[in-house]
Amino acid sequence: MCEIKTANNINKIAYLGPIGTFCEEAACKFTMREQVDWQLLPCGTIVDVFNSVYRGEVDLGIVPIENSCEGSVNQTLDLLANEFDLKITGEIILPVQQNLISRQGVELTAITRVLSHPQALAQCREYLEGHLPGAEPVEIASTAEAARQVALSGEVWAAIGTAGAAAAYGLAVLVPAINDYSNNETRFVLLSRFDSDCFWDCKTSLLVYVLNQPGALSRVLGEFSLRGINLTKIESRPTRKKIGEYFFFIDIEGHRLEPKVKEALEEIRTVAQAVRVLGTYRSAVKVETAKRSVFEPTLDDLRQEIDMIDDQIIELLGRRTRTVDKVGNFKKVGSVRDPERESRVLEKLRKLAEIKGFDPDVISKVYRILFDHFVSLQQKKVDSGQ
Ligand SMILES: C=C(O[C@@H]1C=C(C(=O)O)C=C[C@H]1O)C(=O)O
Repeated sequence: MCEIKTANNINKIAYLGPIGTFCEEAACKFTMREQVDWQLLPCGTIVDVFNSVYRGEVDLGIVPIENSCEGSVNQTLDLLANEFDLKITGEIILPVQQNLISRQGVELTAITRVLSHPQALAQCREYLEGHLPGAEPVEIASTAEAARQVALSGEVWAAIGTAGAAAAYGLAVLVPAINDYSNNETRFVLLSRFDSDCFWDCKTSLLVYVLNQPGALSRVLGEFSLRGINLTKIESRPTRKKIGEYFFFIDIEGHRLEPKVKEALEEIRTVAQAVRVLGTYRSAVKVETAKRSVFEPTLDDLRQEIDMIDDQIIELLGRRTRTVDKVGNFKKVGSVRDPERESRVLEKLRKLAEIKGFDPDVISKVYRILFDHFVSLQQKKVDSGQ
């Protein structure tokens, strides 16, 4: 299925540690489904994970990228966009249960501080306000590091984290599942220096930089919708260059080399300032094209695509009708037809047709019919004096 290229066959995976983080759970979930043995290496920070992959000290890194309740992990997005030219080669979605952990027997009312990763604190905000209003929330680099610090301190502190972290640092779970929303899930991504060889159930992550101009983002998105390519995520981050300028992280279903995706990317490159393919990898959630090679569409697939294109043509003709009708408001009796405008439009469309792979002579025939139709609509409007 998805082969992940490794350097010198040493299978090392760096994760956001220390021992007992959700990231470690995600790494275990990944290594369990692989045929080979992996050595798990905890790192102190997300940047350290990126660095060890980039330097080739490990084959893969695993970092959190988004949570179903709290949204994106901005640091991961910013490192991908600005600092490291790395590939995403896989994803893991993990149900996340946050637990209140401390020394056995500690009374909730006595707790003065609650330590955890900012995402974990945010996921339990309502619980903390309702049950531990007097305790000060303190942000720590990871949930497991928070548990470690609680264990080391002599204070009546608690941490929020995994049951594994509680066990690893000699603490107890005082209250299980304190996350405000029960369907709390975190998505982790695998980082590598190489692309994955995934051809089934694929999704592709992109980084698109468009200037702050009217319609720029809409043209980018339009290229996907035109081809029936489903977006599974879109998220923006500031470029750090100028207010109002953003990078867009866009995840789509499909392979980067699949003809319709390739074509969409080629078009987008003509509108966007920059486009980077962060990676094509196996989706953790079943994709519609499940188990079928995206490179061999069936007759049904192709006919579905034609149906969609026809729908879009009709949609656009409807819009053209409404716009021509508005132009009719500027027309006076006797001067509806504008042959000069028609020949300019036609000249432009013939050139465009050539570029887009359509016969310009057919365009001339079709547009002669359309112009006659639209002029007669305007004529009726002008004659009726509406
Ligand atoms: C819409 C207009 O009116 C008429 C219809 C045209 C069209 O369908 O594109 C073009 C020129 C006119 O003959 C216009 O003047 O722009």
